[in-house]
Amino acid sequence: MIRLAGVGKTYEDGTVAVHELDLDVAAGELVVLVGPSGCGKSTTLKMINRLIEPTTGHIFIDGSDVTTVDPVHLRRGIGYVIQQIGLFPHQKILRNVMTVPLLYGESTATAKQRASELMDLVGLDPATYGERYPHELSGGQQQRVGVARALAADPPVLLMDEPFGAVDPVVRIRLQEEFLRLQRDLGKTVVLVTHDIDEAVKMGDRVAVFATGGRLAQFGTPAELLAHPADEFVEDFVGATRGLRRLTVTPIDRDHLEPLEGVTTGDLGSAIDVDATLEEALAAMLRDDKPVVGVKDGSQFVGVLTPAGIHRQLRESLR
Ligand SMILES: Nc1ncnc2c1ncn2[C@@H]1O[C@H](COP(=O)(O)OP(=O)(O)OP(=O)(O)O)[C@@H](O)[C@H]1O
Repeated sequence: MIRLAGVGKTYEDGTVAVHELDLDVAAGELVVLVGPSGCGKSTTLKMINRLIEPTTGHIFIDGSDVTTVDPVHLRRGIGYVIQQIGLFPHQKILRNVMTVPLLYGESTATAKQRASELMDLVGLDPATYGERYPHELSGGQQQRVGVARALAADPPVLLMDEPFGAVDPVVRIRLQEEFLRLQRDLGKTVVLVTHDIDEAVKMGDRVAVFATGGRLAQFGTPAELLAHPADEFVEDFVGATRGLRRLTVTPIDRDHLEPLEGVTTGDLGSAIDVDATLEEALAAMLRDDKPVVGVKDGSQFVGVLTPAGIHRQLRESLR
């Protein structure tokens, strides 16, 4: 869907922001670009919609080289969400979201209808919030409006630059979850920039870790990254707590569960689904204060997990 081939950007003052980058993003995939400040993430994102022109290489969307496409036409197929949202302060919220459909020549009635649907989609009741001005909304609500507006033209591609950066950690987690739910239905091809490795691991189907100087240090699934960091830089960046983070991305292995026989009812807490992660298994044990958690496939018990079993499965996932 999106392919970067040998893409580089050297600014006029000689700063190498991005160094010969090869990256591919499949249709419907959410790829996260993560790395320390100044490593070229935003530059990479802006090269995809040609807000910045690369100095080397080529970028293809659906097989066509973006440099051969009229930039205005190109950006119509690409939603863009930024941290500073960029809502028009003197326009009411509904009107802000209507801007895009109106721009594409929709009638006022159709644009209004579409904007209301989009507000509903991102969890804002248009009757309540549509007639407010941006400053009358919380940061998290404004960010949702930003997402609604980016989706207004129904673009197949969505670029998101620190989309949840400006809100407090609790709202941030809620927005991340809401967006993942939305993405499950919409299946957009998304490239998301963050400097937060937890956000990357949580959101990304695959994660590209950038190092200073615009070098791609590793590109893989969150589980691959956490289990097998490509080098010391990635290892440091994913951090000392990567064992804990791995719990969140490692699914239960049903072939390595322990049998239910011999477990006393008093030891057994609530059961979790076999599709859950090891983190959810551990969380259930802590919540119920029980040494064993039952694992179910539908209504059928398929085995149990103990802390030792979780440890074993985590080690197994490293192979
Ligand atoms: N217009 C410019 N002229 C010269 N250098 C620039 C320009 N824009 C960005 N840079 C430099 O290019 C490098 C990459 O910047 P970029 O904004 O892509 O990084 P980033 O990874 O998105 O950083 P952050 O997480 O801090 O936003 C930085 O060293 C930055 O100072």
